[in-house]
Amino acid sequence: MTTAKICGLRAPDTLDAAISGGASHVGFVFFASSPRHLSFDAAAGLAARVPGHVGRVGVFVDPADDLLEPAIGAGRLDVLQLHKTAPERIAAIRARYRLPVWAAVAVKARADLDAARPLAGLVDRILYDAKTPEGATLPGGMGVRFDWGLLEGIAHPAPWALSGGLDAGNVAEAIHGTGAEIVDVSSGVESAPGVKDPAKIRAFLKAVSAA
Ligand SMILES: O=C(O)c1ccccc1N[C@@H]1O[C@H](COP(=O)(O)O)[C@@H](O)[C@H]1O
Repeated sequence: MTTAKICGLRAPDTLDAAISGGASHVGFVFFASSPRHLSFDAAAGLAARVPGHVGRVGVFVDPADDLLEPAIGAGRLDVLQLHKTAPERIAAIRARYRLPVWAAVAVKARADLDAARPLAGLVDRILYDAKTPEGATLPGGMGVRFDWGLLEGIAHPAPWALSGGLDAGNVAEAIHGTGAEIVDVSSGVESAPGVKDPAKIRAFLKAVSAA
C-alpha cells in the first residue's frame, strides 16, 4: 500500500487535515528562501499536534549543524530530508544525529539517476524529485514533474519515494506507473505558494488510498 507525505505544512488546520486524512508523514521546511519556511517556535507548536504514528520529516537544503540541531529539537523530527547535500555530508549528518535520512535525487533526464548510486548504504530512503529550473531559488516545492518512465527497470539502491508535481488528479497514475511506496506532495495541495488547502489535502490523500 502506498502512503503519503504532506510537505510544507505551516498551520494547525492543514496539519490536522493531513493527519486526519491518513498521511504517514508530515513535512516541516527549514529553508529560509522557501515560502514554507518555519521558525523553530512555529515548528514546536506544530510538532506537538502530531501523533506518534505519523512521521515528522524535516526538509533541509545542505544544512549546517547550527540549523539541524535546533530544528531537530523544535520539530521533534523523526526523519531528515536532505536536498543538494553531498554524500560525505549526508553520511556525517546520519552518523551525528542518528536519525533516518531521506536524500533527494533531482531528476530531469536518465543520467540524473546516476546520483542515486553513491547513496547505497548511506541513506534510509531516496526521494526521486523533479529537478527545478536552472537558477530557481528552490530545489523542490515548485510543482515541477519529471518523466516517471525514467524509473522503469532501474535497480533502486535503497527504498524510495516519489515527488515533484504530484496532485490529486495525477497521483493514482504516478502510483500505478512507478509502484512508489511513498508519494510526497507540497504545491499540489496549495491554493498559493506556502498556503496549504485542507480540501486539496483531503482529496490527495483520498486519491492515494484509492489507488
Ligand atoms: O517545499 C519547499 O519549499 C522546499 C524547499 C526546499 C527543498 C524542498 C522543498 N520541497 C520539496 O519538494 C518536493 C516536491 O514539491 P512539489 O510537490 O513539486 O511542490 C517535496 O519533496 C517537498 O518536500
